[in-house]
Amino acid sequence: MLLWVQPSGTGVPNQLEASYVRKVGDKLQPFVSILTIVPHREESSSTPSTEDDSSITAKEILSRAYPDSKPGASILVLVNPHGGKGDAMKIFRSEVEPILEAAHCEFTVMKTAYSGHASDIAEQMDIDKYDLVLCASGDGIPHEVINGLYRREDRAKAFDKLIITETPSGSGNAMALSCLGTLVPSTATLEILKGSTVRNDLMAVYSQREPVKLSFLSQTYGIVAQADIGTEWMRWMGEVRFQLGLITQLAFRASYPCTIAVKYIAKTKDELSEYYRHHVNDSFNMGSLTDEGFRLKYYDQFLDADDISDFSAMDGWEELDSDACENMGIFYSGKMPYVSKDTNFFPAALPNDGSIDIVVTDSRSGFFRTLDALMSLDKGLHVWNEDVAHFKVEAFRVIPRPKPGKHPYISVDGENFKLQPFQVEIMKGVLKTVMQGGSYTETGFLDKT
Ligand SMILES: Nc1ncnc2c1ncn2[C@@H]1O[C@H](COP(=O)(O)OP(=O)(O)OP(=O)(O)O)[C@@H](O)[C@H]1O
Repeated sequence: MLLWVQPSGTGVPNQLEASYVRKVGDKLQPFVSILTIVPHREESSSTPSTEDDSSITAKEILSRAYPDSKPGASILVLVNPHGGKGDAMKIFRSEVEPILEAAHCEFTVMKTAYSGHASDIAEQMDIDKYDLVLCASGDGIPHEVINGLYRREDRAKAFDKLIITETPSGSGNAMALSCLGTLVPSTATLEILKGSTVRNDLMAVYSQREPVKLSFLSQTYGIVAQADIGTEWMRWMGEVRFQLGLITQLAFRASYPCTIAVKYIAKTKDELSEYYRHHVNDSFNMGSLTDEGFRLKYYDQFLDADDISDFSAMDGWEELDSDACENMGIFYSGKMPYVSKDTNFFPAALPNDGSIDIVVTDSRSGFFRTLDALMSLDKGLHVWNEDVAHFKVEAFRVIPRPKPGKHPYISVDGENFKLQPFQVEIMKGVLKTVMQGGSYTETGFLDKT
């Protein structure tokens, strides 16, 4: 795949220097070749004969090599040196940087020095200088960048200008998996340079006590949050810690009582498949973002509510069954389909349809039935299991009612969120990112509908 082409600089008019990537093992590596353009007799008048003609030919080839993006993009690279196993910088230097160089991108590399640094950088960065922010990290750094941009006075301009992407180098790389379809950093880099720019919805998460936080991936309360954040101390185990945490929770029939109300977009599984079929090929108008794009519809109602459990004044909202909420096992809401490797948790997710997907399980279903549903997470078939509820909403509120002495976790994009009632609503098409083929990685949801 071609990355760059230019006159060879040898003074020979028909020579071009081309950089391209080729697969070596399971990674992509850049190479350089000198091409000589041999004129066809009938085309000889249009074949370059001077250095200037060669430049025009090179430009023409480049525009065809980048049909959906800008060649030689200007990039701010943020590397989290602590990401994953602590080798994010090594991965960047060996797999990502050589491709950016070969593609003649202009890039500045910054290492994050503390938790929250990427937010500070995004809040203060010169947005005119860059086309793209590349997070050489896990999902934590894009989460911070998005929240840093949101803190800016000129947030609409910043989100309108900058593309936010991830080359997978952390322990959770849902953005790369869902948007670029790969966990190989070099392949992700190529997709970032060549893929289509797509506007993705974000979610605004807030409580009565804390300011708005933006989330691009998920919010979870109950078994999944416990299995993720509650097992941080078992990090040495690697990925197994999450599975072990999940199985332990299921075996003990852990339940997380709460009250939940939602503003439905698709309530039943039939409605959801119909909705998906209808919207899967929708195109999104990439018109300029304005401050209106960040307006929150349900924020004031929540902030001003005397009784947050009273939904009667909330037009079109419905409370979920109170028995099911009393026995809730998993509450998981998300925007992107793949939350981790082989975990196609939200197979009906769409990038910019203005909906949040929700999956809920009931702890009364029993260990084997829930485990059976979770065994098919890789193919996204769990959502069809009769013990699993699956629906789409525009907004929702969760009021945790923890059992005495218990302090369960809430996780937002994989990060701990203080235990408290919270509300989430969609922010349509606010995040500019890159997707392979212009849409999320295939989930197979249509195969079943
Ligand atoms: N220099 C630093 N020291 C400590 N923490 C940092 C530093 N730089 C970034 N961080 C924090 O690390 C968090 C996780 O980053 P990232 O997603 O890149 O890695 P990860 O391995 O996928 O992480 P995790 O699984 O712990 O969420 C970020 O949310 C950020 O707050």
